[in-house]
Amino acid sequence: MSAAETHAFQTEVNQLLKLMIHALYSNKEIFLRELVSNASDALDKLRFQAVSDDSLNEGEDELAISIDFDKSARTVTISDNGIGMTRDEVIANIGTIANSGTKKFLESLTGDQAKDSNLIGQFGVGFYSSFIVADEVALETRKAGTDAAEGTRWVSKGEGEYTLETVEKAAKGTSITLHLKEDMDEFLDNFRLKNIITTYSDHINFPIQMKKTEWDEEAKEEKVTDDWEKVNKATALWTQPKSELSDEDYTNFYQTISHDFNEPLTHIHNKVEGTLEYTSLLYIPKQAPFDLYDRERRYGLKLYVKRVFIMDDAEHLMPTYLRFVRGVIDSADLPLNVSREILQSNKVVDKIRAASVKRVLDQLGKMAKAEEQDDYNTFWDQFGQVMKEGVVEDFANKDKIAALLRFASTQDDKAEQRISLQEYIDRMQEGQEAIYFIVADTHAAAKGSPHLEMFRKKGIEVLLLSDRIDEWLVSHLHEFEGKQLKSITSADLKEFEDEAEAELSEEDKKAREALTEKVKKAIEENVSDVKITHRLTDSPACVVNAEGDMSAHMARMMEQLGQSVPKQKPVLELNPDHILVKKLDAMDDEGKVKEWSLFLLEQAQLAEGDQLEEPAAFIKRMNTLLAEVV
Ligand SMILES: Nc1ncnc2c1ncn2[C@@H]1O[C@H](COP(=O)(O)OP(=O)(O)OP(=O)(O)O)[C@@H](O)[C@H]1O
Repeated sequence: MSAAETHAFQTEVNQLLKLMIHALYSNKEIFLRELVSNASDALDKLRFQAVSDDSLNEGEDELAISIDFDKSARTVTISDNGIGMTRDEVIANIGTIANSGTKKFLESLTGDQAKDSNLIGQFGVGFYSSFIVADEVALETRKAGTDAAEGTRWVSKGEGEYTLETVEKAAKGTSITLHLKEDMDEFLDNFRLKNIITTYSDHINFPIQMKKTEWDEEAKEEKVTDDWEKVNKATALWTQPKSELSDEDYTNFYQTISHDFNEPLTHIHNKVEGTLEYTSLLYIPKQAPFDLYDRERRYGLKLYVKRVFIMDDAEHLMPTYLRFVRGVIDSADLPLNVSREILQSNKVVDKIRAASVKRVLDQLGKMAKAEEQDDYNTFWDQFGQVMKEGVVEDFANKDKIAALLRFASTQDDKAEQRISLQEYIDRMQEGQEAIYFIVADTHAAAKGSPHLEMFRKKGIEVLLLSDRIDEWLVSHLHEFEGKQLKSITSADLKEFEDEAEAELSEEDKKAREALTEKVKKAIEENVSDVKITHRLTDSPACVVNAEGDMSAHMARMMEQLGQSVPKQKPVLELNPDHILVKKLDAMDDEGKVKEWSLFLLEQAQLAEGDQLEEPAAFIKRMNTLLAEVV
């Protein structure tokens, strides 16, 4: 045994501990679920590694988790005979936050108790949850396959520091002793602890054992004996027939594997037999995790082979856009020593993956068609943006995913995305060939765009797109059910041009040509063309991107990402019926024509959400103009 060394916690750990103790107080029994889940992971790891190196078992056959308590010492102890940790691993895993996801989590905290409690619910709190109920925690561990003298003892009161010492530990694995806080006596009770286990950890794949109790006639109370008994079902939940599982069973299992406090939105449980043999239990969460957009996030599916845990986060089993799906896949066809490399190019894995994706999409399709839309709306609000990635990422399922998309639209002008492409098509006007949309930085900018004026007047519905990913989406989704998707800000809206043109006399056409020529000459340097518009009814002018140019919205996004975008000159479209344009038409003075034209161009750019190069010059022009009318 060596002298104890004192180490300081990372600042973030202190922060996390404080927050957790307050935020999770009302849910304090989850500490047991978290510690049992860690113990089960440690047993899984040992079983997996022992497949290729039997000596790691150290002669023990049964892998189990034990839970014990001592009323007089006021402690609860959770032990496992799993993989254990070396001293360095203890330092790396307990007391530091190595995981970048955790750091992001801490950064995303707002300081608002209510909001943060909600956030912490989506985040695996793991080992630190011990400090909700304990004012001192002692962890003893020894890595499987190492010498009995190489055990490590870690002790902390959860207040800034912990001590470490090398100890003798005969049994491999980890044992965690919680010294309960004053008001936590409820956990010094056999019945209470058993109850928590059956609630949260019944289907953990390993036996959880506790000491039997016996009625003591003399003392007139239950006495704890020295015999152990198994208190959980210890059957992998996914191997049970659906008919024997309740919604509660499914929910508890979900909470155990996902560390999510919420119920899942839905689950999909399938046993496949035939050329391939596997079981999949997939869950769609109700709430997006805080790190949904973090490329380094860890969660995903757990891969088992014949009930032996192989690996977490099996990203090969789900495409990136379905990264929010949680659950288990248990295959009978993969070798036990399967590695990530093998998974990458394995036919069995490819087939399981394709079938699992289909199941998730079909289930979403069912939810989307259900009479009650609440579940699908919840899903869409949480995961709609990542589903849009699927249109680009998963070519084989593009049409299926497109059918699941939901958009805001001029139908009701609301920001909620509730309109499907099919619904849009069903409502299309007679003779309407395309699905019209506009992309803008915000919903308000989309809804208020002058480009919508003509569409609103004609009663043609337009989809209002304002998610960051939308520009990318529509550059990959060109049609749905044979209908082209068309931006109303693109130069090419010939169908309306012809209609408007046909109504004009030759004289009118000539007069319009003269006007556009005049303006074009005046502001040649700023525009690529000037046209008479058929899009506007109330505004004097709008800008559209020249054919072949990227949209102004896309250009802005790329600039924000630090990419250099070649300067694009827009096409200026004028509304000849507007009073300001009429005035411009009547003007002869070249300097004045230039000022008015620039003014119209700049206000059209502002309406698009563009930044002006010279805002001060714009204000000056506007003031000159105002001075003329007052
Ligand atoms: N009983 C145990 N046996 C072996 N290692 C353990 C045990 N408990 C914890 N660990 C190690 O400590 C690490 C940190 O545990 P902690 O519970 O804080 O987070 P986690 O389990 O990784 O995350 P989460 O709980 O969110 O899944 C684990 O990843 C594991 O490596």
